[in-house]
Amino acid sequence: MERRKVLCVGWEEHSSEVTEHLRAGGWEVLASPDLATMQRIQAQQHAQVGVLLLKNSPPERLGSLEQCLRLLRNVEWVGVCHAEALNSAALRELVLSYLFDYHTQPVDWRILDLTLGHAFRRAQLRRRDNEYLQTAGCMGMVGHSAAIVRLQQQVRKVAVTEVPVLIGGESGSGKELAARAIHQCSPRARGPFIAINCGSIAPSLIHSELFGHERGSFTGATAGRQGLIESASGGTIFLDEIADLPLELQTNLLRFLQEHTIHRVGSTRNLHVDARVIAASHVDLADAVASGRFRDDLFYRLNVLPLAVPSLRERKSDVPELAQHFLQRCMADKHQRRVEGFSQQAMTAMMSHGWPGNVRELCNRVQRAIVMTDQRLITPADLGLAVESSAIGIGLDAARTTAERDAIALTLGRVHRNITHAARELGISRMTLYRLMDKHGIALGAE
Ligand SMILES: Nc1ncnc2c1ncn2[C@@H]1O[C@H](COP(=O)(O)OP(=O)(O)OP(=O)(O)O)[C@@H](O)[C@H]1O
Repeated sequence: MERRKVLCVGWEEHSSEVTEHLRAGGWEVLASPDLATMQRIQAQQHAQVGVLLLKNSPPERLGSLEQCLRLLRNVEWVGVCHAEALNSAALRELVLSYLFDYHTQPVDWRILDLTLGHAFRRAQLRRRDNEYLQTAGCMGMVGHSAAIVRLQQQVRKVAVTEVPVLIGGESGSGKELAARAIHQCSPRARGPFIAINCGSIAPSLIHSELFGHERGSFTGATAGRQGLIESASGGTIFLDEIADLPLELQTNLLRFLQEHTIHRVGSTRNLHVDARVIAASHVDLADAVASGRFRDDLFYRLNVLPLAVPSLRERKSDVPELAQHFLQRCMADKHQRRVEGFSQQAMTAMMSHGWPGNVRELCNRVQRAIVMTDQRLITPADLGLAVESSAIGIGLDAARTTAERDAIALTLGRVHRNITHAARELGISRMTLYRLMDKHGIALGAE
């Protein structure tokens, strides 16, 4: 069984009382007189919960405490303070933003024990969630839908071969990510991965960009330069939007695929280059061949191993996991903790949205929501999505879940977040209420 560890911070004067009580309750107590020591201890000990003695301190001390709490995001904190300390708006803000719960002095040890038990379970749940998200992000490709699992399997299979891969899929669906995953899983993983968007380079430059040039080969070519294909030697070159490659360069690329040699612009010398080619297109290349915009022999050469990245519409079940993934990634980048998750309405809105911009659109909307929201749970409005006006069409299970979550959230709001009163109103035990709050991602502090 996992050892229950608790950090005790700021309790110098009452240290023996607290530590003895917690030890008697089976906790391994890690007492720390100051914030710096606390961080050092936590780096080695990984306590799940913490008991923090809060005082109405000057703003700079509260500032460093806040910084510390941001860094120790995986600890569930329970604060203890005198009731009058909560007259300070700054302290209230800190409690609401960073603590799992708080108690006023004198401490009722029985209630504190219960809260610490809940906080411990929540920390365990959070860690399981993190571990799940990490394994889910197999090769960086988050998702467990049948479509993405199939793609992950295909990626592993094609990675061990040397033949070209052609990746199809809508814009923003993850074609470049799939190409990177193939590279990372391949024996070339230690070599370079060079990505180039054929549609974004001026036609006059693309030849020398891809194949390089010799000194004096055109006006301004004052020195010889390696092209991108050459610089991918030992690794992989990813040619995105391959349909935009001009016809004459398609011929050069075909030669490279057949003979593994290139000519720099202004040179007739054959250069051997060992780079694997992965190409991608959001338009159907077979159509481009039919309309004469793409060489058929190059198409067949590239199309040996075709992979299709599914649109997000076709794998809606991945939306919650992807949204959570982007939320965690942004929160880690910004070292903040205020946003705890998505409201049920936000989840429902995301599940019914059509995602024309695919995963890129989802990522952008989550980033926007983190900036826009002033609540702990992101709402549909934060995401720029419409609220679902009714439960029609979402299925009975989802409707039940939504109703359960809304009832809990509304009741907690009505009784000013008092767990005992909320449980009584809802007709369930306090334990069941905590369990349901965990299930729905409702934090005690969230409005
Ligand atoms: N399964 C996934 N898991 C995590 N992130 C993803 C996933 N799929 C796509 N993304 C992210 O979505 C964004 C868009 O993905 P990517 O650039 O690979 O799409 P694309 O199909 O190559 O787009 P385009 O056709 O416009 O070049 C990137 O930030 C990528 O990391």
